[in-house]
Amino acid sequence: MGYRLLMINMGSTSTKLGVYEDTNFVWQETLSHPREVISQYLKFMDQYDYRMSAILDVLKEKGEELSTFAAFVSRGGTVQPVPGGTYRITEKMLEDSQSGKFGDHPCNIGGQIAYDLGEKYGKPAFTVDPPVCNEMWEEATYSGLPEIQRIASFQQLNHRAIAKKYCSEQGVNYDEQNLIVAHMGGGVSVAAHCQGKIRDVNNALAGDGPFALERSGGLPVGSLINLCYSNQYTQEEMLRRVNGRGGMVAYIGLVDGREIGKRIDAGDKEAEMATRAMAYQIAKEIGALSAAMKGQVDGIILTAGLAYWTYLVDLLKERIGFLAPVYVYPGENEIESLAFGVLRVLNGEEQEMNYDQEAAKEDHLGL
Ligand SMILES: Nc1ncnc2c1ncn2[C@@H]1O[C@H](COP(=O)(O)OP(=O)(O)O)[C@@H](O)[C@H]1O
Ligand SMILES: CCCC(=O)OP(=O)(O)O
Repeated sequence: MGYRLLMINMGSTSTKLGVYEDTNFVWQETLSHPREVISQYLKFMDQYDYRMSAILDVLKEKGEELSTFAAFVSRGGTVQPVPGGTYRITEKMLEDSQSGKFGDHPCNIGGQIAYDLGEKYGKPAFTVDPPVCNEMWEEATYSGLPEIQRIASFQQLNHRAIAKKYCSEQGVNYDEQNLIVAHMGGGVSVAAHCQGKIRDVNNALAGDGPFALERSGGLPVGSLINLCYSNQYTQEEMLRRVNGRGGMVAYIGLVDGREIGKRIDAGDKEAEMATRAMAYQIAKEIGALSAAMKGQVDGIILTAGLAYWTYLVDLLKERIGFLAPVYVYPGENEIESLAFGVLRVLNGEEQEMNYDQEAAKEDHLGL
């Protein structure tokens, strides 16, 4: 028997689970978490017990015996900027991901769960292409204040997987292409992939870039500072407001693209205007990156859950179609990318990355 792997992919609105045996897909399941449940928790890590028991219930239903897994694999977490690759989850990695310095996201719960299951069953826990990468152009790391550095904290795993899938389908080499990839899920990130490196991207977790289903994106700074000091919100509540309770949900109380689409079809003008505004901001971000790339854009790729939504995709195409050909890759390839990344290491085809060493080289802890 080959390597049986359990993959855990925690998104802001869902937990996706998958099992592979070697490169063979066994099953995948998506648990959509009701907004009423998720919004009870102020801190993401407070969802640990809720998400763990949801995972254990599914595994029980599927008749999975946890001791049969060769490794537990999770997307995430929000660690120090390090090169891409397959990393063993270490205590240092968990500590950094839960420090909040590099972004806060439910995938940090996934890393902790994978690690805890690994400890319990005596198996390693891994992650692949963590969300924080260190390939930004130097100019792109400037924020405008020396004490604030821009970092790339985003859906790196799916960005790379979809960009490489596109390249393989087009018969071109990822390392020779200049692409703009817009990942549009619970959060939105728009990145410049230039010859195999991600050179600029909005921080999808920290009030940067376009607004998304449940994130505020970039805000007018003066007004934001005033709101922070208005005594309306605690620091924790403000952080959750920009990442978790901002964007579409703050405007119209909805985070499900399908539901928003139905409201628009039923004539809801507020839902329509908020969607048009989100599309406007995503298009503007794509335009900004095309200037950063000096107009040398081979293709624009729209991906993740919202790329299924033709209404949104059409709004985007109307504004960005003149820049470069637009390709739509709905959904994401994260479970498979996690499995294949770990298999390359277990089969000895690729060297396992050492997070503690890479993080020490980068040393972004002073951020
Ligand atoms: N056919 C569709 N039309 C509109 N929105 C969709 C469709 N399919 C999925 N979505 C939306 O995509 C979002 C989830 O995207 P996903 O990439 O899975 O995000 P996350 O990993 O952050 O949960 C949800 O809001 C969901 O409603
Ligand atoms: C840490 C991953 C970045 C992210 O925002 O992912 P989701 O959009 O899946 O929530």
